[in-house]
Amino acid sequence: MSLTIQMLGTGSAFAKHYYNNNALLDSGEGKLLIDCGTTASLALHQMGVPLSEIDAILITHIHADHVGGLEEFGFQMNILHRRKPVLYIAEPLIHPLWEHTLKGGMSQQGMIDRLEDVFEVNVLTPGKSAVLVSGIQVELIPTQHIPGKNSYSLFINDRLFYSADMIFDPDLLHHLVYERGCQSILHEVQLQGAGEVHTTLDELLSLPQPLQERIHLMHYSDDMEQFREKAGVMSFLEQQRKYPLAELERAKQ
Ligand SMILES: Nc1ccn([C@@H]2O[C@@H]3COP(=O)(O)O[C@H]3[C@H]2O)c(=O)n1
Ligand SMILES: [Zn+2]
Ligand SMILES: [Zn+2]
Repeated sequence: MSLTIQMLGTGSAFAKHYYNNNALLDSGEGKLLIDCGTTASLALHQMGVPLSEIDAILITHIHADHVGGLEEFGFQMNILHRRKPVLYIAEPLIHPLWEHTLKGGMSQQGMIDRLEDVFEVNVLTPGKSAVLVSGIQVELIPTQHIPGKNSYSLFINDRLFYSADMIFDPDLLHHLVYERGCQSILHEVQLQGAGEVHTTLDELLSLPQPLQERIHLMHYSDDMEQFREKAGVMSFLEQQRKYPLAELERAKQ
């Protein structure tokens, strides 16, 4: 079975109409959750996917719309299912995730003192591809988001680029498509204003047409419908719709 991608949500951090921009990848042999924001468990519930069916979680960076649901996920799995969820994470994110995000809610004297006490932590090395669940191979690519904050975009199965929150990086997109065989790009977008920590629609519209044809937009604000025409050949991903990878790749033809 081929890979499918289903966004739990496609919203920006402040969106109310759309859930947090998190994704469920399903190879048919295993399920990988990309980011676990504040709205993740509600979205999964609506999608009919029990937390216990998820084989592993991968975190791109530390913002609530990407990690705010980890406390509930961790507690539910440890308390209700008696096992630690598998967590893939770049080493520089471990300390801030525990010390600055999860420790306040999850620590328990003598029982839970570290991230490893509630999650099965697997460290990923940027630039090195690894099979995270059967049929899903991921390479972390460091990309710029907030000064001083590590953030990692993803190159999946050597053909799909999944942007973390990131500022515009046209050279990376060009490199992935023309030198690494990238077929489709799921890219975050900021529809209005200056892209100080995100990539704007105007910036993506400055890319050559063959690159734009590969792009599917996500992480957008509630006024997305007003921008369909402006986005041209770039399409907006729909939250909770299941996309076979082949369908995302067909869009460019
Ligand atoms: N320097 C910053 C920091 C944060 N933000 C907003 O806060 C959100 C945090 O989650 P996000 O999805 O990265 O989007 C960020 C910006 O909307 C921002 O606009 N500028
Ligand atoms: Zn975000
Ligand atoms: Zn962010």
